[in-house]
Order: sequence, then structure tokens, then C-alpha cells
Amino acid sequence: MSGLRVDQLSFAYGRKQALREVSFHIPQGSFCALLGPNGAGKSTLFALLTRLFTSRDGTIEIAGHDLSQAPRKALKQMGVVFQQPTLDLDLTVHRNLTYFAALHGFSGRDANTRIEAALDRLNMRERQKETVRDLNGGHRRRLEIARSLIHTPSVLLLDEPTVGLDAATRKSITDHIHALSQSEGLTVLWATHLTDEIQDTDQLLILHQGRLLEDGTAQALRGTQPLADHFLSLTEESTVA
Ligand SMILES: Nc1ncnc2c1ncn2[C@@H]1O[C@H](COP(=O)(O)OP(=O)(O)OP(=O)(O)O)[C@@H](O)[C@H]1O
Repeated sequence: MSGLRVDQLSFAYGRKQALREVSFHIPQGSFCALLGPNGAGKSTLFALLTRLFTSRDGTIEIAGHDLSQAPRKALKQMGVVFQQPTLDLDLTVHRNLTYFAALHGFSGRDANTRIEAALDRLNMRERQKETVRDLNGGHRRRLEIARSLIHTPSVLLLDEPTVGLDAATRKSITDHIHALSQSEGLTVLWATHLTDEIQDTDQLLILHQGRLLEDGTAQALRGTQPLADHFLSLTEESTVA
């Protein structure tokens, strides 16, 4: 079995229930958007998927590996881009990637080959000697995505990766990851609260107040409505209910 599978996953912070029996499957090579308003539970889900938190309620399978029973195998197949940037601003692009490669046990020629391949994937090779502080926000984000691919994971998680970027840069990065997912068979889970980052053919999960309200292709879910209207009607209705 491949891709990413979540089954009956629940999580509470003390008495505050943040996720309630969430289940979904993203097939290998699919781009899936996770859409939810503030407080929906997106970051909690990411924390569980990356094993920052654990839960006894429910299961997570990454590329066929159960995260609680075979965590090393599962995490090896996963690349993550967190919401908060974690680059060293005083180091060059290449040096940032060398450190990360070392964390994964890659050094010497193997590390260099991986770094160049990762930079090529994000069209960043010509910037490898630049200091991160000198890069604009879009290039810093591209670098973080390149870094997350160094160990060639088959599943890539991105938690609101375009926060703070202008519209043109957001579009360029979202288009790029959609293309990578198709060309390399990468399974992508892209958390966002921005509907314009989602394409009609994407799988779409709508999360609200810890519950998965919908799971299907964006086009099928929105019907003839703009996705933003569909999302608002759904989340507003269930807030009132
Ligand atoms: N450490 C915590 N203690 C108690 N409640 C928390 C904690 N962290 C999150 N919550 C609550 O859990 C729910 C889900 O929060 P979460 O941060 O996962 O949502 P989110 O979809 O990521 O929101 P955002 O887009 O604002 O980051 C919210 O009601 C939030 O207030």
C-alpha cells in the first residue's frame, strides 16, 4: 500500500478535542489540499503525522508503514515543510542543505548529488552560493522545499507553505509543487486556508472544528460554485449548527 492513509484519528489537548475520528487516503502521486479555517485542526494533524505528538486513537500509514509500529521506516518516506521557517540565515544555500543532508546520514559525493538534484527540482541551483539572508521570501521557501526532498521521500507534507508571500510567488510555488507531484509521483499534502491555491483536479479535504467535512476532488465538491463560496457556506453553516 502506498501514499498516505489516516484512519479514525482523534486527538485532544486536555479537554479540548482538536481532531475527531478523521479518516482519509491520499493515493501515491496525488496532490491533496487540506483546507480549513483557523483552529480547524490542521497543525494538530501535522503534528501527529510528523510524530511531534502521538495518539492512541487512530492509525497513520506512510508509504505503507504504520507510524506507531515502524516510525523510522515511515518517517524516512516523509518530507516536511513547517509553517515557521527554520533556515540558518547566515549560511549559504548549499551549507544549509549540507547540514540537513548530514542529519539524514548523507555526506561527501552522495550528499552533493542529492543537494544538486534537490536544488534543480526547485530551480534553485544557481543560488547555491548565496547567503540565505540575501534571498527573497519566495526563494527561501523554495530552499526549504528543496531541503525537504534531499532524502527522496515519497510523501511531502507542507503546512501553509506560502504564508507571507505575494500572489505571484504563491502561484509560482503552488504550480511548481503540483508539477513535481505529477512528474515524480510524489504524494503531497498541502495545508492551506487559501482556496486559490487549489486546482480543480486536486483531492480536497475540508477540515472544520476537528472534523473532516468533505473529501473528494475540488471540482466535484464545489460543483458550479466558486470554491471560496463553497468553503464559506460549509464552514459557516456548521459553525451555526
Ligand atoms: N496547545 C494547545 N492547548 C489547547 N488547545 C489547543 C492547543 N493547540 C491548539 N489548540 C486548539 O485545538 C484546535 C485546533 O488547533 P490547530 O492549531 O490544530 O488548528 P489550525 O487549523 O492549525 O489553525 P491555524 O490555521 O490557526 O494554525 C483549536 O481549537 C485550538 O485552539
